[in-house]
Amino acid sequence: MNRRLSVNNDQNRPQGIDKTRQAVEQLEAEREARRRAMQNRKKAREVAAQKNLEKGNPGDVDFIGHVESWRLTSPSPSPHSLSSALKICICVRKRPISSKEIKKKDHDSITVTNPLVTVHSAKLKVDGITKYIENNSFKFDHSFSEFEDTHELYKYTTWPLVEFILEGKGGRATAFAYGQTGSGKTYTMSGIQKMVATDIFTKLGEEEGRCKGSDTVVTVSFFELYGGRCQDLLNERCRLKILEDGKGEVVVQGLEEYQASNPSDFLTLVDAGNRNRTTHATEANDTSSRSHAICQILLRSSETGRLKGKLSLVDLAGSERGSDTKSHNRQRRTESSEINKSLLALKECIRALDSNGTAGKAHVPYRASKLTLVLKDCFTSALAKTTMIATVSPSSSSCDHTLNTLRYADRVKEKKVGEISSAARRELEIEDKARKERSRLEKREIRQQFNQDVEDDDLPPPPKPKGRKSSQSKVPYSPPRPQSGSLSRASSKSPPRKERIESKSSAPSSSSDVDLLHSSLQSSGSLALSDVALLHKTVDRIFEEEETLLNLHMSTIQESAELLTLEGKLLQEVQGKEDYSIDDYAKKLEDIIERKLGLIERLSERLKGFRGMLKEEEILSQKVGSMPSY
Ligand SMILES: Nc1ncnc2c1ncn2[C@@H]1O[C@H](COP(=O)(O)OP(=O)(O)OP(=O)(O)O)[C@@H](O)[C@H]1O
Repeated sequence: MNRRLSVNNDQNRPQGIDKTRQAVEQLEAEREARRRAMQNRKKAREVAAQKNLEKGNPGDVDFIGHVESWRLTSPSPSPHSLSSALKICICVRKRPISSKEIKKKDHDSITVTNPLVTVHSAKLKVDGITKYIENNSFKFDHSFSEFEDTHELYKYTTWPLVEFILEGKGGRATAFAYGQTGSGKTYTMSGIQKMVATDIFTKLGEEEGRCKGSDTVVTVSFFELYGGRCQDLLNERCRLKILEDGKGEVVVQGLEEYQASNPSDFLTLVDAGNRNRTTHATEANDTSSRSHAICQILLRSSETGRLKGKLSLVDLAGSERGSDTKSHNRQRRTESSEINKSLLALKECIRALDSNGTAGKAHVPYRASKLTLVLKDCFTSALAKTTMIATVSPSSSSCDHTLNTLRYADRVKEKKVGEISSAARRELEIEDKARKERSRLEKREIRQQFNQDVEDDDLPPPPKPKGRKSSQSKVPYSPPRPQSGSLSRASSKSPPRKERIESKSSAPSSSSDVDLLHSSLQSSGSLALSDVALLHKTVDRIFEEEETLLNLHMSTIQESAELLTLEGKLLQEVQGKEDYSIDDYAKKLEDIIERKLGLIERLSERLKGFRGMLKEEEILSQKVGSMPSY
């Protein structure tokens, strides 16, 4: 039996060896093929990287490859068409990639195929090695690529607004530039300002030719909202007050209007205003604008001063996410909080404007921020048109910001043309649900904000209308008073250089309030949107209180100086006389010391309260920090 078995084994062995050898050879061949394929891929990557480098694009070759393959199958852009009938026009502009971004090996991750904009976010699979891109597409009224110049953008987005105000029916037109810091808002707005200058005067010139003299006067005002302050950019950054008159008209008290008789006058004014803006260097931009700049072009009847049309060009402050502000100092944080609050309010006001006329009159929460308050007539006028230009950076490292910008712009319009996710429909549904929830929470926050603003509004009771009051719209136009050159002021009313602002806010919170707040935040543990509203409110109070504290400090110094003089005189009197009343001297000195102590006490109380508010802001911003605020 054993023998037979061994004979059988002997017969089988050569066959088994062959099979194994064949299998080994097969494996080796496959491995070799894989090795060759890998080498080919490596070579191809090197060639692609070299080509990218020659094109000035040193970014990640795999991601760039994915984006390029996606672009091969993307639809071609549709030609732009003039849409003068649009009440609200939302568009996106992509700027070219900058040399700074190229140096950082960023790659272009945005594709614009009008009217679509697609963001290609670079991702890694769970294995941590395999690279892929996630594509999110959005549709707008227009989208402009890096190859389209400002003229092209102007023609389809702002020219309809210029035409609208030139009709002379009192139309209010507004163009906003919105976007992440460094994405091209100021670049776009300054280009638009130049084109507006030329077109308005050309059109008025034509009218003049036709009608033998145009009765329209062009005036310009330019102001900024920075933090809680409103400042005239054409009048030495003079502080301005925003007031609401008896008729519910919002007036920027003290704002100067200057007449421009030709494009050159106009641009001189606008350039001066742009130079006076508040800027700071940020990661993304060496001269980041931290204020909302509002350049208003008013067409008035030269005879009656009636407002025939108003165009507001608004260069919004750079938007940043809450998380970016974490590492910032308090000033940057409070700036960002104010910016977020106003952008949130702006979105709601434009949405309300959009829904007016379609679903009845919607409530316009224009009092939720100073930005929306000063632009009230743009949201509430029956004759209003708005354009929003969302600017985006193409760099891959800005993808999250870009998505935020596009989502904001998408939500601004009530009847969205919409975001079309290329991912599964399920994702779309989830996104839609989240959007509705966000919108619900935002509306709630706006309501809360609005209610609080109404409760402790700092506006004085509406004044009784009596004759001329301010340089804004209801003022009859007064003939221009010649100034230097051909520019002249349209308003002769000069605001006081330094206005003492009386804060009507509640007394500054004590440190026990802060401790209470601290413990309640700690105990609640959860992040509520009301924290965001509370933070915004605290920041508002800080702005107001800062002003009051500075004024108080100033008056304390003045009063102390007066007391010092009084003290000196008292000493002189005493030293100069041989026969003096020591009782009288002691009484007078006591009186001086008491007044000094009173001054110090008053200042130190105010300071204590102010520091309490700062602490409050710090606690709240830590709590809110990681949450996107709008
Ligand atoms: N379409 C464009 N074409 C060429 N360069 C552009 C374009 N848009 C922006 N830039 C350049 O990008 C840089 C940043 O632009 P800009 O200052 O306009 O950004 P911003 O959005 O206004 O930033 P911030 O909010 O910080 O003020 C500038 O150097 C500008 O010249």
